[in-house]
Amino acid sequence: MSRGSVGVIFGETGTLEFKFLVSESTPVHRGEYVKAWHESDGWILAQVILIKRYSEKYTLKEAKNGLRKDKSGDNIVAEATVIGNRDSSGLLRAPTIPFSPGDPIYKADDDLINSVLGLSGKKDMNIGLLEGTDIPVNLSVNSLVQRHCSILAKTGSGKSYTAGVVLEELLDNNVPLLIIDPHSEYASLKDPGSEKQGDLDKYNISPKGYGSDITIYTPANKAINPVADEAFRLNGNNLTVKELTSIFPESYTSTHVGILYEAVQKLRSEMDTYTIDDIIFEVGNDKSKAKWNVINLLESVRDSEILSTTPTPIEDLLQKGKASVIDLKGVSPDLQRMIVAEVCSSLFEARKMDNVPPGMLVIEEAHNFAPEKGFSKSPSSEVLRNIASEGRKFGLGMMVISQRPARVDKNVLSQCGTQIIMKVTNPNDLKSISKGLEGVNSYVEDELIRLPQGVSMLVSTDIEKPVLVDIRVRKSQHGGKSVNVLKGKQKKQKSKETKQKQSPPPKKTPPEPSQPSADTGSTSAPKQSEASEQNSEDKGGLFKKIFGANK
Ligand SMILES: Nc1ncnc2c1ncn2[C@@H]1O[C@H](COP(=O)(O)OP(=O)(O)OP(=O)(O)O)[C@@H](O)[C@H]1O
Repeated sequence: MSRGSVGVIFGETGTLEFKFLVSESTPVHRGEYVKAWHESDGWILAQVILIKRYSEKYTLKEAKNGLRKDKSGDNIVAEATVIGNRDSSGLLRAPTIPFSPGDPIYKADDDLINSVLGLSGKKDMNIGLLEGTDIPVNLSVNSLVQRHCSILAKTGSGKSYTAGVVLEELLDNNVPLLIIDPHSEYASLKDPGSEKQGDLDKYNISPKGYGSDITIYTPANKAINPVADEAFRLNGNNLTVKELTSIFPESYTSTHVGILYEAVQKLRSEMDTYTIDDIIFEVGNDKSKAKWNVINLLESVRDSEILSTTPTPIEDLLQKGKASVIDLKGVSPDLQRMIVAEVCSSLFEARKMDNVPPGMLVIEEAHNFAPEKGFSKSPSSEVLRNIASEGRKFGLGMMVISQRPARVDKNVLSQCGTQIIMKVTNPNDLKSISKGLEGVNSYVEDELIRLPQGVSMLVSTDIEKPVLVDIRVRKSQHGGKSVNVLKGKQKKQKSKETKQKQSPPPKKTPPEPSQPSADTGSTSAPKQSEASEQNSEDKGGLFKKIFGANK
């Protein structure tokens, strides 16, 4: 074998694939990039997609006779898929004449990988390193925002961690962000992260909190969501029947909708501006008994306080260099969908009128807000589909994040020019991902099942082929940490053991009514937040109906 080579091409070759015998002294790995000299096209980049090892001496007959003592002399054969090289005008080309058996194979150098795959260039955001190398993987902000982006993976594989990395890069590039956050995972962008120094050095970054650039809005209140900076309120004036019925869609029968429709029509003909109280009054004039159900539903909405005559201005939600997080913690699923539908419609209209700057809308748990037909319904489906298909023209990008790709509207997913995919094992999700992506073959599907935590597959219009990316660690704090289910138990067990060691066994007497609680050790009156939670509950359970049981 020639000096420095890792193998030699043999057997039948093509223009898009070849096999090579791997040199015993220099192992190559599955997924590794290699190069071959092509007689007419020069250096060509290829990737190892399969490696097999076999012995000519230790056959089935030998195996029947016992274990093998001498393990030398095995053949290691690799299969490589050809990626190509750049021609003089920078276009990617694959050879048109098959590779020559007998030619040597070398490990690919960083410059060749970089230029052929188009990874680093002068792009503005870095999301990590090409897996197994020190080559930075950079993306273009413009292309990511304009052509939308999806982050897909099974639960716990690192979706929100990776989304955080992308959001940090967008904030560093002053891109305005509006984040729909059903699980309170993004408030932590405010605080600097606590990753190990060695990991930070590896990616050449430092901890950073985005503090005052992040505003957390709650549609509930501070008692339910103490991390919130501001209340989020929708415009309560002149609501349509469609908007009203989208909050509890399952609870409205056609009779209810009829009653509501008549009331709203009457108000429209009489008043320029009407509120939910006017609608309740007008429904009250109806003669049928069914009106009481309608009134009950409308009162639930009114008492949730989500509607206001001084709603949150849409202009506040999308501002240069800032991120607004609508933290939906404690909000019932129906109301979440209604809020997302309203906010996204207003945002898209505001963007069309140039009332807000170009920016990015981030939708976590996208399968709930843009569901695929047949799985569920959401009043936000239509507007999200419109943003996916037309947002580019108006400078409104969308990032969709989901653990169930098969359940996300294909019309939305198929518009995403950048897809960051982590480990996926559900066969339906795998199928829907590979169906929707260009350049995805069985190698890619095999990889997706096996991806370790922290490694993503990046498929992007910016990059020639799907690549594996070792996603960089976070600059800011990650908010979606898994809960250690044994932690409390271990702590209690530990303190029990310490107590047992330190003090004599307690006498079995009933506790005094005023004893401090075991958890807080406090005898003081309930805190203000606890008091206001009690107030909320006093609202006859309606509050609970709107904001769910999560409070
Ligand atoms: N690139 C990474 N580097 C280091 N750690 C990571 C990386 N990606 C994920 N992790 C770790 O994996 C854990 C789970 O990640 P994350 O919370 O993002 O999962 P998820 O897919 O969003 O889960 P869920 O669907 O439950 O919200 C994180 O707590 C983090 O510690």
